[in-house]
Amino acid sequence: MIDINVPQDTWLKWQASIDLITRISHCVGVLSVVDAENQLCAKISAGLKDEDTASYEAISLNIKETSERVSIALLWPSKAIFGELSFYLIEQTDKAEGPTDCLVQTKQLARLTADNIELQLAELYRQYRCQESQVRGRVSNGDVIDLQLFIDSLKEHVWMKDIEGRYVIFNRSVEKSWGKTREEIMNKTDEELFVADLAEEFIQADTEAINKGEQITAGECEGQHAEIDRYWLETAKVPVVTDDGCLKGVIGLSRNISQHKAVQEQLELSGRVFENSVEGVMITDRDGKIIETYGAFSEITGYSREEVLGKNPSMFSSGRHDKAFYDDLWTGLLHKGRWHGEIWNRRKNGAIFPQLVTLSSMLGDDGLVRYFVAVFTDISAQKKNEEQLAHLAYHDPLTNLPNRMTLTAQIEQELRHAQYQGSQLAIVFIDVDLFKQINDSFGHLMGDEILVELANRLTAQKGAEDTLARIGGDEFVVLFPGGGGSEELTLALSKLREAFEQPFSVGENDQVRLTASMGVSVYPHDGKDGYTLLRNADAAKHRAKQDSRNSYAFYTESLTLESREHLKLQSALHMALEEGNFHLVYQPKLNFNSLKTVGFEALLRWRDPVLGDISPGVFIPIAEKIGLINAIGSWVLRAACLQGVKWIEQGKTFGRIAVNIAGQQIKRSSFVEEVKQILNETGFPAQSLELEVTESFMMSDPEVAIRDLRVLGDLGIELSVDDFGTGYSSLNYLKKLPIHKLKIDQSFVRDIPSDANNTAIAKAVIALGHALNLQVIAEGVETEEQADFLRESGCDEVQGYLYSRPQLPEALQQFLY
Ligand SMILES: Nc1nc2c(ncn2[C@@H]2O[C@H](COP(=O)(O)O[C@H]3[C@@H](O)[C@H](n4cnc5c(=O)[nH]c(N)nc54)O[C@@H]3COP(=O)(O)O)[C@@H](O)[C@H]2O)c(=O)[nH]1
Repeated sequence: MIDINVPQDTWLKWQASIDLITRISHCVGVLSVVDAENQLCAKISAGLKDEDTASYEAISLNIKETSERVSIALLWPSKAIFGELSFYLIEQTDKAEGPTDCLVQTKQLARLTADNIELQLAELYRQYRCQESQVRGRVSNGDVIDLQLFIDSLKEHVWMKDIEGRYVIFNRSVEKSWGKTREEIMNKTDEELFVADLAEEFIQADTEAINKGEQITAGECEGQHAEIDRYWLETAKVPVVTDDGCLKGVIGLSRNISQHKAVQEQLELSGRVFENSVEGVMITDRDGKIIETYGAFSEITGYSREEVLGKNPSMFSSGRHDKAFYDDLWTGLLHKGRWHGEIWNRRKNGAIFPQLVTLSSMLGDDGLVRYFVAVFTDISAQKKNEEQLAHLAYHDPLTNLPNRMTLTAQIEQELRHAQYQGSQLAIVFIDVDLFKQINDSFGHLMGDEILVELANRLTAQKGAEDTLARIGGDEFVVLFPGGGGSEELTLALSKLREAFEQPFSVGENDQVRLTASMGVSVYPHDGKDGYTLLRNADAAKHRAKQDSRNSYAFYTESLTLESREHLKLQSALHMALEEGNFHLVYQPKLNFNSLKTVGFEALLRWRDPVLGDISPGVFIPIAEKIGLINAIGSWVLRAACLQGVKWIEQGKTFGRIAVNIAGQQIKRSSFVEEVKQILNETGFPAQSLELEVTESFMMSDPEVAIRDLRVLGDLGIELSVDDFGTGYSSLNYLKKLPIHKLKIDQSFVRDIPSDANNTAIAKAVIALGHALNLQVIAEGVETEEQADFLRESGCDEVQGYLYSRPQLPEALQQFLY
């Protein structure tokens, strides 16, 4: 496009001419010019009814469907296109001339106008060139350099064709490249020099440059050279126009772009390789902005190329890696130019997945980073396979339990812990009795099903910290970290044996009952390493099998006996409630000064028909462990209330009856309701009840204690802190607790007044209680000396053998009024 301004008055003149024609010929006239994008757009229009839409497209679209059209191209003198003059005939029914006459007339007028416009364009062009040469000046004759010499010095191909398309000027490079002599090229046209297709291509490009009136870049073409196989040329073509606007020909300048082309081809090749790659490829600029993606990028990430261009790769971050990980990555990338490793990233759908990534930095000629290239593969499937393989390596495929290898590693780890902690650890070897018969009778498939069911049952019976492994056909091992006490182990063993209580289904209709023999070894007594402990547990199991099946044995014989005693106790305790083997005794609590009865503590007694009397100090902790304490505690509370009601009915005054409440009981959310219910059912007044709650429970969860005890206190029940001084009380919580009494633990009373520590503690408890506005009672008082000291120290109440042992109600008449 020639960039010469058409003055306003010239436009007006043209407008007037076009207006005139539209009136004479009853047509619409449009003068369109070529804009910067080489598109025609309307500059002048006339004869339109509605001129609002004065764009070329709007006008021509509106009228060309129905109109005859006259169009003449308007050219600059150099033959570059200036625009187009068009007239669209409007049908006139009342006119004498037919449409053909009108068209002829319009054509003549249009031609005249177009010639006139082109004359003015030529003048404008001349003026422009004149001005331009004035401004730029010209090389003086004396400075003229031989043109041929000048162009021969260039490596590029330089040539000029005249207006007929003949080569009139060209340099040596052209001759060399075309493999022709000067004479062979001079004054020849493209048709004469090249094959038809190529010549046609060259001529078309010339025409384009002429029409545009400016330099164009003609398409690349493959050159020929005697010494070089193949090379690429890019030709710039520019029309040569004299000052008065006459076209003199076309100049061409071809440069070798083989190197550029090679790079481009390389890039295209890489692109195609990347594109078809099963790996994802992402290229960012040095600021981390994504500039290209290739290959399986979208398949892997779920994002399309367009969605990520311009974004930062942090958009894929899974949040699984910490700062140190990325620091390491960047250090590798910036210092070594490469980082290779696994990264967890996030897909578009939010799922995170592992990638194996190679990151490389690409440097520019200046040695600075220009791009970062990430080539990655999705290794989710590989990871899953690895995990499955690892799982298979460490687990029994049938039951999915840890296998021997995992068990051994686990034992070693727990042993280190036990050594460090100075704690015990137990291993229980379980062997299903007569399992071979199951396989022989029902087949191995059924045998497998039973083993899976057994594995599930054993898993349900073991603790969360314990490890259950299957180490052979019908052999299982349980590792109890921290376990080792015979009592604890007995409990654990009886839980494991519960797994065998229910029969196992065999097929749809049959059932079998299984038993197992178990052997126990305990660290450190029965072995210091995993191998020895396992071997000794196995040996113990063999002994259990020999004794009788469905039995267990400890590697250390005495532990077996001890454990069996525990087991007996546990079994008997289970029966005690049902068989009515519990009863309560009551120990009076007296006012220290007046020695009048202020209440009685209800204390549980268990008399087993076979085992005899068993102390609550022994069976209460077992009841807590085997979960019987709640049922027993409810029984005690109900029995004490019933006794109180009996005394009330007998008209006896007894103060309050105090009942011991175990931590586990009160921790249940239903405890408060249960107390209310028992009071309701028995008719025992809340004001006559006292609950003794241990200090350790109150401080284990003081918030809950405050909440629950407040409800009980509000009912009128008195609350005392039992065993005070044995735990760690927070004074902050103590003052918030709705308690009435502190009970000095008998361990502090025992050596009073000889033991300076105990006397100090007793005194401190009394002072603390009084400071908190609480009553203080001393228990376990056996001697006058103890009584005197405590009384003198200000203790409010007393309880102990000195006054009365815990006794049956009938024996307590002297303490009832
Ligand atoms: N949760 C429940 N715990 C209960 C219940 N009944 C008893 N217990 C707790 O069992 C522990 C042992 O109790 P026990 O053998 O009954 O001993 C109590 C008294 O007999 C004993 N005592 C009383 N006076 C003296 C004495 O002068 N000397 C002496 N050596 N012992 C004496 O002290 C025990 C009272 O304990 P305490 O509860 O701390 O007041 C014991 O911890 C009971 O709490 C029950 O029903 N539920």
